[in-house]
Formats: sequence, structure tokens, C-alpha cells
Amino acid sequence: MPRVRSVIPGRQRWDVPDVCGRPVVARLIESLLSEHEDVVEAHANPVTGRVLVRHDPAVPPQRIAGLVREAVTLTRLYARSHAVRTTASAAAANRPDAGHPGEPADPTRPRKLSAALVRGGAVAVAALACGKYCMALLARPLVSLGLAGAATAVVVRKAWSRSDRARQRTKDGTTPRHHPLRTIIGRHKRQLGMATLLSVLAQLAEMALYALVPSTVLLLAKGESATLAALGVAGATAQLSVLVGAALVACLAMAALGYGAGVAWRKLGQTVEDDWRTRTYAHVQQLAPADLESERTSRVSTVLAEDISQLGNFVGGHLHETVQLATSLAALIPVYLLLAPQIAWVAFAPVPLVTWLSFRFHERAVADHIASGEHRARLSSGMADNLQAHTTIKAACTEEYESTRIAELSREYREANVSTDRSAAAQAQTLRLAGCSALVGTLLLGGRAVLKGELASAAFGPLIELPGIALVRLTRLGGITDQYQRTLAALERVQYLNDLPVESGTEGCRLPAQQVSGDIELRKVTFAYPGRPPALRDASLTIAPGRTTGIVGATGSGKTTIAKLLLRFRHLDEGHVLLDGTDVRTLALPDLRHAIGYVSQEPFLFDSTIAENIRYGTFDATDEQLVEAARTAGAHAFVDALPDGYDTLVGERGAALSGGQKQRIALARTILRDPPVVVLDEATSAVDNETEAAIQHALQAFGTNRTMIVIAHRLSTVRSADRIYVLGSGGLVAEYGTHDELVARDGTYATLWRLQAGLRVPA
Ligand SMILES: Nc1ncnc2c1ncn2[C@@H]1O[C@H](COP(=O)(O)OP(=O)(O)OP(=O)(O)O)[C@@H](O)[C@H]1O
Repeated sequence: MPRVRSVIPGRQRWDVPDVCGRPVVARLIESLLSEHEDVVEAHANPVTGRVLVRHDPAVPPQRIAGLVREAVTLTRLYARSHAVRTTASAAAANRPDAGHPGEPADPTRPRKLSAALVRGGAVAVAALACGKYCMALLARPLVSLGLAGAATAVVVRKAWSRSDRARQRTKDGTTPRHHPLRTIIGRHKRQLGMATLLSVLAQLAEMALYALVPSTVLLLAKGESATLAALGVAGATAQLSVLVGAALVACLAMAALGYGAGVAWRKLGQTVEDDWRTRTYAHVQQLAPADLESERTSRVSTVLAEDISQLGNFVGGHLHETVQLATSLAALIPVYLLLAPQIAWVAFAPVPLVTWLSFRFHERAVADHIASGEHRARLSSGMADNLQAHTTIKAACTEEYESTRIAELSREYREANVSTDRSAAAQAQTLRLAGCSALVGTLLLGGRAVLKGELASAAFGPLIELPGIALVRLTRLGGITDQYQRTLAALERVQYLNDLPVESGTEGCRLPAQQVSGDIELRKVTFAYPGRPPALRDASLTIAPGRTTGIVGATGSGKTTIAKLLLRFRHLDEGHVLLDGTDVRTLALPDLRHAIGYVSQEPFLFDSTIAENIRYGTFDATDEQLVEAARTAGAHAFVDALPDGYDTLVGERGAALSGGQKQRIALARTILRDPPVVVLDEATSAVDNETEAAIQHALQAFGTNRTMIVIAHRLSTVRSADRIYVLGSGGLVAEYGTHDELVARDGTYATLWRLQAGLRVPA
């Protein structure tokens, strides 16, 4: 049965065992899901058996789950009615191009096969019947080139529609206004023009060189070149010098222009990548925290790193190849038509075949690479886990077990690679063979034409090797098309991220931090995280300006959520959150966030020095101010004791510091900012009681005339607060008062206090 792995708004991942090892089932499920208008993209991986469905986030997840189950059921029904393979046919299924045993046959396969047979038969019959007439027709250059062109177009079109899973769509499902390439290149059209020009010239220089070498050999054989003599260069020696000189110039031009083109394309690729990355990153910075939270961090960073690199790599590498291919074909066809029209057909006959083979082999190579990529991913994650879990491994004495496990993964990866490499080598040589057949055919027919005197050897000689250049480039067509498809898919993901709405509200009412008194009120607030029951239900409380207010309560009672709503990290569903009597939704967002300093339970430290971390957000603070803030946060003593003091590097996410030290650095950062309202959300939960008492003592002066909201589980943290709220479930205020009042009331707080103080709790 299909099993859901993860559900987040707009995306679901499923484990569908039916897909595992069955590409046709995977394709069927993808197309069944993609038919639904709510589904933006469906991808079924026959290697891992996973199905990824991207959908309109407004559609309830249950509906998408229903669609996935329905697609799996339909596929099974289809499999039962169409693909009961007999043992005999299973033997045939072992062919590399056959599907997985037991998987439903491609529904269109019998029809396709018979249509192909009919078409092939018809062509053969026609060829036999027409015989000489057909050959005469083919010998007409425009007819043969037209046929080769049409056949190539059919092959390309078929391959395109087969692999076109990443059709570009805009968010509302309409066709984009610009061609995707134009969207990718953006405003760098001049750079594109220059790179294209250099590519075209480099390609022409290369072709000239390939034409000059046989011309020189011909001159040596014949003793004179009639063409050069007609141009006024008399004598074999002079003619040889001219040809060799021209070859040298072509050689230099090819190298110089090739260098220029390579640099220009790479530069363009880098520029495009840099442009998209800077723009997208700036956009991501502006996203609302709720939107960013709903997108997985790993997904966003994959888009920012890999997808944007794909755009740059395609422009810098594959677009260059495409221009070279187009130039070689565009230059070759007129040259042949002009100089040797009678052999043009044989020179270009392999074009559709090579194109077809290129696509066909590429599809197989992709499947091979997916399989070996899967093994590589398993090996890498196994090794990463292993390295991270070294303490656990040592403690459990499982070193040998782990070594064997990694060796097994490595062996599987090696075997997958060996078979991939073998088929890659076979494919490369088959393509080469197909390409070479053009050379042999050209030699045979061209040679006969020369012998019969129908074709001048001076015209035939330079042409022999030229189709080879185009055919070699053609072998890359499958790869280029695949890269283009991948680039479109990457562009779609990048654009999706860029289409996420930025945080609104920069234009609201102004409230400069100096004018904030810090009067805060939650009025009948109801808020639920997407797909969850309300975290706050009709919650109301007031926080007096310039005072310290403690908020305590059971885990999950909504304490942090109150802070998030105050900072507008989330938008409430009902009610009001007021700062100085103004609804925070109407305040200018920068003003609101400048007015409130927030220290979370798990503070984030950047991979830089302690001083830089404390200064983060108050970059112009003096050293004295920095040390003073660290003192107030109880951080100075331990920082001072470090060999590098404030210049100590804290490591990735502050890995080189203890939890309590990190918290004190984060506290110092907020203290240095000096905001009129401070929210400490379990900000000292990781420090020992003694240090916390010292921090509280230091914070007393800092908290004077400042609104301090202290969220804590440890009641000693809020003991000295002017008012303490005790939250029940859904953020409802169970009781409030000062510490002494609450203890005297003998309610929830008093019970908790006795528990934490180690006093006996009445039964
Ligand atoms: N990003 C989120 N998505 C979905 N639900 C969430 C999210 N963050 C919190 N919740 C849920 O909202 C409720 C309130 O969470 P909140 O973090 O405000 O509680 P808390 O009182 O601060 O808890 P703790 O004392 O454990 O820190 C919890 O049930 C929690 O599971």
C-alpha cells in the first residue's frame, strides 16, 4: 500500500512500492497525477519507489492523498488487465530496454510497434517498387536533405515530448510570456551576442582548417591547384605556402576564438548564476517567516545552490555546444549543396540515425546514473551518519559492524558504476560507428563520382571530413536536450521561490523605537498553525510598560507563540496584539522589530568571532559597549578567560561553545541593541542556577524602565517579575500575580514552585 512519508503545505512525499523498479508504472502514476489541475508536478522515482507531488498549497492535503491512492489503484487495475506476462515473455523482458518483470507493459507499446512495422514495410515496399527512381530522387540534394531534415525533426520532437516532464508553467497555469531562455539570460543579451559571435567564428575556423588539410594533400598529389591558379597563385610551391599559411591562420583563429568563446560563455554562465542567486537570495530574505518555515530549509538551499548552478551551467556549457552544432550544420549544408550536391544525401543520411541514437542512449544513461546516484547517496549519507555518530559508535563498540556496513555500501556503489561505465563506453562507440558510416559512404559515392568525372576532386577533397564534425556534435544532442529539460525544471523551482510573497507591512504606521513605551496587550487572540488545533484560543493578557512580566505554563501552552505573534512572525486568525495601543499588523514592520529584542531558547550564532556575534545588528557599537553588554549577560568572565577572548571563533552554529555560553552571547547581542521591549524566551534555560542568579542581578539595571517579557519553565527565572502569568492549554490565563501572591493563592504556580524547590507537595 502507498505510505505517506511527509506532508507540508504544497508538497507530499509517498512511498509507493508498486513504483519500485517499474519505470512504466512510475510514468503512468506521474501522468495520472499530473492530469489533475490541483497537481503542479508529480515525480515518481522507479529506483527509490518514492513519489513526490507538488500541488497548490490551498488544496487540502487529504484531497492530494486521495489522488495518490486513486492513481495507484488505477495503475494496479491497469496492470491486471494488460500486463499478465507469461514466462516466455518474461525472457524477452530481460532485454535491457524491456520493463521490469511483472510491470504493466507500456499501454501504447503494441500499437506503436505495429505502426512502426507498417511504416517500415511501406517504405521498404515503396523503395523496392520504385528502385532506381527512388535513388534518382534521393540523389536530388534538396529532396535528400529535406528527408534527412524531416526525419531528424520527427526524432527530436518525439524525444522531446517523451522527456518533457518539466514543461514550464507559470503559477496560474498560463504559458509564460517569454521564452525560458530569455527569462534565464535576462538582461545579459549583449554578453550572449558576443559569446555567440565568438562561437560561430571559432566553429567556422575549425571547419576551414578541416577543409584546408585535404586540399593541401590534393595539391601535393596533383602538383597544382586549379582553384588557386584561377585566383592568381601560380606554381606548386607558392600554392603550398598559401594553403599552409591559411591552415596556420585557421589554426590560430580556431584557438584564439575558441578560447574567447569558452571564456565568454563561462563568464555569461557565471553572471547569470550570480544574478539569479543574488536576486533569489535577496527575495528569500524578504519572505515571511511562516512561508519560509513551510518550505524545507534543505529544499530552499538546494534551489539556491544546485538549481541556480544548473541555470549557469546550462548557459555556460550546453548553450555553447548548441551554437557550435547549429553553426556546423548551417555552414555545412550550403557548402555541400554548392560544391557536391550529388553526394549531399549520403553525407547527411546518418543525421537522423545519430540523433535518434543520441536520445535513446541518453535516456538509458540517465536511468543508469539515477541508479548509481542512488547508491552514491546511500554511501555518502551512511558515511556522514557514521562520522557524526562516532561517539555513539565508540560507546556501543560497533566499529567493526559500521566498517562492514560501509564496505557493503561501497561495493554496491562500485558494481553500479561498473555497469554504468560499461554501457556508457558501448554507447559512445556505437555512436562513433554510426558517425563513421557517413565518412565511408561519402568516400564511396564521392570517390565514384570523381572517377566518373561527375565531381571535381578539388571540390570533393575538402568536404570529406566536414560531416564528421557535425556528427560528433550531434551525438551530444540527447545530453543537451536533457540538460535543457533539467534547466527548465530548475528554472521553475527558482521562479516558484521568487514567486513566494514577500513580507508585507514595511509601509505601516511609524513607531520609532525611542517613542515606544512598551505597553503590550493580547486581546481575544486566536491562532492556529496550519493543519493544527489552535495554539492560542481567545487568549487575553496585558503587559505593563517598563515592567518585567513572566510567562510560565505547561510545555506547548503557547508561550513562544505569543512572542511570534508580537513580532509578527505569524499572523493571528482573530483578535488583536497591541503595542502602545496600536495593532501590530498596522505598524511598519522594521519599526516593530527594532522596538522588540527577542532572545530565543536555541539562539543562532554565526560562524565568526564572539565579538562579531555580539555586534550582529549593532555593527557600530564600540568595544566598551560590547564588553558592557557581555558583562550584563554574564558572558564577560568566560569570554575573557578564553585564550583569544572576544576574537575566539565560535564554529558552525556556535559548536565551539556550550549551550549556556551560546545563550549568554545571544543575550549580550540583544542587550547591546538596547530595544525598549525585550522578550527572553527561555533565554537562560541552559545556564546553571548560580550564573542565572548573577545574570538576573545584572539584568535588573538593564530592565529598569524597559518592558521585559520573560518566558520560562524554571520559576526562579521569573520570581522577581512584577507580574507572572500562568498559562493553561490554548494560552488561557490560569492565574496571574506576583510570585508571593501566586504562592499564597496555592494554585498551579504554587504547586510547581514547591516541586521545583524540592518541597513536599501535599497529596
Ligand atoms: N511551526 C509550528 N507548526 C505547527 N505547530 C506548531 C509550530 N510551532 C509550535 N506549534 C504547536 O503550537 C503549540 C504551542 O507551541 P509553543 O511553542 O508556543 O509552546 P510553548 O508553550 O512555548 O512550549 P515550550 O514550553 O515547550 O517551549 C504546540 O502544540 C506546538 O506543537
